[in-house]
Amino acid sequence: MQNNLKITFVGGGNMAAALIGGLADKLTAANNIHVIDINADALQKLQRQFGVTTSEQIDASVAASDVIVLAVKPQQMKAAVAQLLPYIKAQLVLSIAAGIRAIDLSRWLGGHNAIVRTMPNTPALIGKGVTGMVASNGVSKEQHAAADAIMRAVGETVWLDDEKLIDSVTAVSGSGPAYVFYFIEAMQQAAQEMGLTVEQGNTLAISTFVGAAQLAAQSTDPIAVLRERVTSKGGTTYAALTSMDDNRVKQSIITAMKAAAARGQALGEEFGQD
Ligand SMILES: NC(=O)C1=CN([C@@H]2O[C@H](COP(=O)(O)OP(=O)(O)OC[C@H]3O[C@@H](n4cnc5c(N)ncnc54)[C@H](OP(=O)(O)O)[C@@H]3O)[C@@H](O)[C@H]2O)C=CC1
Ligand SMILES: O=C(O)[C@@H]1CCC=N1
Repeated sequence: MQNNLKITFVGGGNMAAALIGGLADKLTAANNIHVIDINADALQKLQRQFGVTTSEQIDASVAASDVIVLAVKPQQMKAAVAQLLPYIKAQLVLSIAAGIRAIDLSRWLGGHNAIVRTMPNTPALIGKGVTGMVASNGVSKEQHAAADAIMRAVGETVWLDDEKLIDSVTAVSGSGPAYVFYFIEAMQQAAQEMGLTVEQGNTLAISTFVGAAQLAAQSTDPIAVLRERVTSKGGTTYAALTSMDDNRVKQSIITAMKAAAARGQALGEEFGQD
């Protein structure tokens, strides 16, 4: 275990659970992690699974934390943060919410500016996450290191200089696992339509993704070269990729990701207002 950081999570849903799984009794003792959530069932599950402490309401325990992780939905953020205000001192506030800007969090927190905005993703559940992060100017060197250690406990980190790029990160890697699952679902369906069993289709589709992703990660060649190596002239892959190009699949993916980034920005505008 690296240190005795005291971390309070506000919101104990899907993403918080993924992060706590990587932190509890690894980066810090499980009983240094406190989770506040309005949902008693969610709290009970986290308590049982990870040994963290919990409460249904924001209370003075927040004041004793080194780090407060904001892990509620963007539309729930303003109300959750308002309750924190009396307990804010010098803690690092680390937000994982899509869209909500540091300037709005700071305003709701009475001008507090030790804020790190992050965008993790659900492979954090198995320690394979990747998180884009950006620090506001009140974050100390120690807090910067603590934020990095927290997110590294569940995968890789990528630091940004410009907060605006967090919406791009959201579109690439935050939402990204859903695109991959969508593609796998399409491959599974096609496998069945072409006569394979559900089990055969699942194994073939998922193993292809895992293998291709690992090959891409380990290769020094550009991804386009890896693709070309699969694509024999006049062969089957060429037929598939030509069909994809004819149907503008690549352009559709790019358009979809730009829609995700635009939604991130819109969430900030919609739920960041006073
Ligand atoms: N899911 C993902 O893949 C990713 C999500 N994120 C971000 O993470 C954040 C959380 O997402 P996710 O975990 O999926 O959402 P969840 O809905 O699973 O978790 C949020 C939890 O917070 C609870 N809650 C609501 N209001 C309060 C409050 N005032 N005080 C304490 N708890 C409260 C909710 O209760 P109730 O359900 O009763 O409302 C819920 O249990 C979002 O801002 C999202 O943008 C970032 C990256 C990836
Ligand atoms: O869909 C969402 O809004 C959140 C943010 C990134 C992934 N899930």
